[in-house]
Amino acid sequence: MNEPLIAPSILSADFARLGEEVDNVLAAGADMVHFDVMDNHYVPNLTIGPMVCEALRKHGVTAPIDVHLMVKPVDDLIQMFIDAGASYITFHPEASEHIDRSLQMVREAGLKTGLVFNPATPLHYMDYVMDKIDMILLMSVNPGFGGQSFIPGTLDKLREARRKIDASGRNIRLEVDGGVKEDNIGEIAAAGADTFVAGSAIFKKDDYSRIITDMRERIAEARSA
Ligand SMILES: O=C(CO)[C@@H](O)[C@H](O)COP(=O)(O)O
Ligand SMILES: [Fe+2]
Repeated sequence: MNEPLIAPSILSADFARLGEEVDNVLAAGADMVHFDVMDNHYVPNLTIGPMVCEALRKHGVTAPIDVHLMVKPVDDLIQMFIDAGASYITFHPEASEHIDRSLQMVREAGLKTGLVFNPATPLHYMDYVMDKIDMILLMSVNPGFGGQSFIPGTLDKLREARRKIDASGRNIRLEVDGGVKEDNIGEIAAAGADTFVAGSAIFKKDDYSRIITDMRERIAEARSA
């Protein structure tokens, strides 16, 4: 099993102080920055684009930036985020006309790839591209907004995705995104996730270090049970 990674979603950060917020959450022990890109077309919300990613790099952020594209189509923005300093680029397979080509664009630029599955999107989209995927991201809410409740059926889907990854024999991360809190992160880890996105659960707290440490302890307890 891969070491667990905690990826705070900056969607819930204070955008007026974004650089400082990212510095603080990384100093508090976060492993990478989850960067939600919404286009008001694929999802009913509008957020941030490649200029903000580039600005974070210029600000001095060296941690991995995990760009979650909730946009359609995807290829133009993939290229822009490659140029802007992203580390991971994940996209929703139904938003790409040519999934294999979109994955190759990311890989050929030396970045890590990922496919994102909405709660009702079947996992078979991954079947013929396992060799081109570094991460599978399961949405545990419908995409578009932070602060929603975790959809419990995601736990079974995580177990199914974990079986597929293990059966492939490849080192593919399994990330979960939406409604991840300190009181459910243990069962999410037990279901097979190794990469945990949390937005409101971290940024709505005053003490980022305490919540991240608490999450890590609960993941460790679930893994040793
Ligand atoms: O991609 C998304 C929402 O579409 C997420 O990354 C959210 O930003 C997670 O926020 P919380 O549910 O943890 O508050
Ligand atoms: Fe996200």
